[in-house]
Amino acid sequence: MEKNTNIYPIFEQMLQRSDREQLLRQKSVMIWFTGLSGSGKSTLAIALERELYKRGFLTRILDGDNIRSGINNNLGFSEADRTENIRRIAEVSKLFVDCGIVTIAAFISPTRAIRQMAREIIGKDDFLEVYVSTPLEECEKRDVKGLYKKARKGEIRDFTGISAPFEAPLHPFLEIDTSCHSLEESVKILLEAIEAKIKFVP
Ligand SMILES: Nc1ncnc2c1ncn2[C@@H]1O[C@H](COP(=O)(O)OS(=O)(=O)O)[C@@H](OP(=O)(O)O)[C@H]1O
Ligand SMILES: Nc1ncnc2c1ncn2[C@@H]1O[C@H](COP(=O)(O)OP(=O)(O)O)[C@@H](O)[C@H]1O
Repeated sequence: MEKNTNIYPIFEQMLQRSDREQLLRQKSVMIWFTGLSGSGKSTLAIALERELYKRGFLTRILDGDNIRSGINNNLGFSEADRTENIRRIAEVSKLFVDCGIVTIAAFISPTRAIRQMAREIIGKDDFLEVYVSTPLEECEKRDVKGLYKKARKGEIRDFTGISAPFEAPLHPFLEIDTSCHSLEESVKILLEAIEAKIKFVP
């Protein structure tokens, strides 16, 4: 697609992220879960959001259900489509972070290049990569949606971990293996790790 060069954003008079953070009395950040299907990304995101809500934080989760059925409903699972999926998600997330909202994304985001793109769009200081490192064997045993079974039978192409790659992050902000930690433990680890990042300092 050709780039439109006749666009002149007006930023000077607009309220800043810091104004909105002050209003909300919180600091915004991007918590980016990555991991295999069934590793526990959505479960962790939901539990973390509930705990943050209890503590008075404004949050927003972006995950497959609200993105792949809406803004990205024209995308599949080829490498190019996954890249476009994550690019749009990162752009949308950036808007949420700029609103002062603690933003939580739960996507496989399978390659280092894809996550690097997201990091660059969102900004490296705001991007907290959480690797949900639950082993493939455990994810496959859980097979929450029956997709691994189908992928093994060859009924789903390009399935992450089976017939498409997953590259583990080299230096994640945090790594959680949900086959070793209960949900409660995992949320506690997450809360402790992000506490200082989201605390408003007047
Ligand atoms: N081929 C293939 N590979 C992987 N996953 C597949 C595939 N086809 C459908 N699904 C379902 O789509 C969910 C992953 O979507 P994502 O947007 O997170 O994927 S990606 O980041 O673009 O790689 C994933 O959901 P989660 O289980 O929540 O991860 C699957 O349920
Ligand atoms: N400690 C744990 N943390 C998170 N999920 C767990 C844990 N133990 C078991 N599970 C189960 O694993 C499954 C993870 O599924 P889901 O959160 O949808 O993963 P993903 O979003 O990565 O595909 C859920 O059925 C959840 O109940």
